[in-house]
Amino acid sequence: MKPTVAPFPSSRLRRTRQSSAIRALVRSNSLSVDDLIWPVFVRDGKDTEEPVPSMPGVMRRSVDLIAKAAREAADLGIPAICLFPYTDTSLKTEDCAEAWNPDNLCNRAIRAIKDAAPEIAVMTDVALDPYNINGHDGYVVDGEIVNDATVEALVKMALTQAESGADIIGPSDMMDGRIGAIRKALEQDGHHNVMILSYAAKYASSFYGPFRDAVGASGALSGDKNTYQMDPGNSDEAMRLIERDLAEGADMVMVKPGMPYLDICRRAKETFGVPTFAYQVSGEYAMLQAAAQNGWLDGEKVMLESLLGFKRAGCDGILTYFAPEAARLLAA
Ligand SMILES: NCC(=O)CCC(=O)O
Repeated sequence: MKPTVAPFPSSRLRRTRQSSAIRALVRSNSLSVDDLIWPVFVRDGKDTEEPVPSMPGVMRRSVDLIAKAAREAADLGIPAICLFPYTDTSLKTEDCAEAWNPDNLCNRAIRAIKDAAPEIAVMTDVALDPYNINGHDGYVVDGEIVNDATVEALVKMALTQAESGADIIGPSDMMDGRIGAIRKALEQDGHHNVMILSYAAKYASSFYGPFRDAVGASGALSGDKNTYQMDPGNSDEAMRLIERDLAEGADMVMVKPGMPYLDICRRAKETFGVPTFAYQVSGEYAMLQAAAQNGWLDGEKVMLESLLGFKRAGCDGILTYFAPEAARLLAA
């Protein structure tokens, strides 16, 4: 619909910008705590937390402290928390068996959160990289990331997460056919209500660097992820991937990274009209924090403005390391 604009001075578009009250009244998009998913890093030990140097303000926490953090997040009204394990190098193998160990860090954290904060939704990550000696999201055979054998491993991983109590499974691996395989296995095992939030349009991005430090995958990774993650130049391909994942049984879809890919968020929402999320990834977080720490940007203001941008682009929610800080500011 094309808005009608009367000729000046009948029309003065500044009229609706004249006061805070009127601006609030006519604002089309807003950010609320309901829009936030908080990604957190889990490590071993007890009552232990350590900062991630390239992500100021972000911690790796032991399972007991993750449960405490989840309780605090729930009290702030944050609807979901997403777990990423920092796996000890001694547990990384070529067969990635730790990924489906019912007692691995992630599965223990799910159970601890469910005890401490049953009302918060727990989302998990499905990809082999935290457990893979090669640092890749899939099995590496003769230098190639093999698809179908990886999907079988991902299914085992997703099932142990669902059995541990995960509400939302987040396959981030970008293998072909994994959504259908995971959905079928979840149905067969009676996990009818477990949701899949597919990382459908995940780009091979250089904005993931600090995350790889946070989960201890930077040193392990040999080569790059360009044969499975998307080429940053592509947009139509993102629509094909989203359509394919929805057809295979995804309940919600994600675009990742966020800020450099807002065009994809908008296209995804307009094309499919399904719950659409963006991941404001570690590099986006790090650059805003670095500029704020240098006094070059107002940290709180750019954080809220960047998150509102996702809403304007059509997203229903955002995975962001800023979640608790944003929730506190929104409540103030
Ligand atoms: N599968 C999860 C990620 O790759 C996160 C990336 C980031 O925050 O940089």
